[in-house]
Amino acid sequence: MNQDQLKQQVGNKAVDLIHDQMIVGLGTGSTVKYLVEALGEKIKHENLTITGVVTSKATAALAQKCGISLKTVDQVDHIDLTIDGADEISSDYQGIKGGGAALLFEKIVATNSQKNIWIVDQSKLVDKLGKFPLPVEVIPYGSQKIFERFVKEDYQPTFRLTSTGQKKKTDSGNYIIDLHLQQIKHPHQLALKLKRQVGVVEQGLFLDLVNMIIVGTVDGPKIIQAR
Ligand SMILES: O=C(CO)[C@H](O)[C@H](O)COP(=O)(O)O
Repeated sequence: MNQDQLKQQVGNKAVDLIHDQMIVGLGTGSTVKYLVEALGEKIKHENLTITGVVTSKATAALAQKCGISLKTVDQVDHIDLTIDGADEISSDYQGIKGGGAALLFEKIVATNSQKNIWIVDQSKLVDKLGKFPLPVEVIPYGSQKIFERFVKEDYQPTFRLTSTGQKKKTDSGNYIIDLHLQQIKHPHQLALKLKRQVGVVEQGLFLDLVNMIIVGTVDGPKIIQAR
């Protein structure tokens, strides 16, 4: 099975957790794409009433195409569960997200959810976080100053670029600085330190958040109860 098939496997599996009348947070990325497509089919075949709360313009466009009704996080009084992908998950179930530049809305939706489920192929499971570059979303004004501070801290920063070499803009019009840290020894301390910088909007450490992880493996989906 290739990586894409494993992503499809967990996307299809996660749909079983969604029932009639639920309000569901929908993450962003190539794994969530399979979930959204499968959810659209389920809604049609079972005639369900489901409300989606999306985390990016890309997921909004796909969900609408699949016939899923959408509301914003501010238009709902609760979110039953949010299903999202992840870039790295450590052995103590902390995560890095934001590879798709949607970390800000993903974190807003996740922290307003009663339950959080991550769907990943097995390549995302690691011992310690940090091989995957840690995304930090910053407002454009003063971003070069933040970048220079990150250089001094030896965080090995790079601005995320588009295919045409421009600084990538998030859905909120911000930039992403990726930190090439290799290993994050104290994620909670780092998260606080990054968040304290003026101009940093959000950072990609998703700590103490996930309740269940569905991992795609050659033997079928494996469920991990994280907390
Ligand atoms: O955090 C994310 C987007 O900001 C994604 O969930 C993460 O990058 C995983 O994506 P994929 O399912 O494509 O591997």
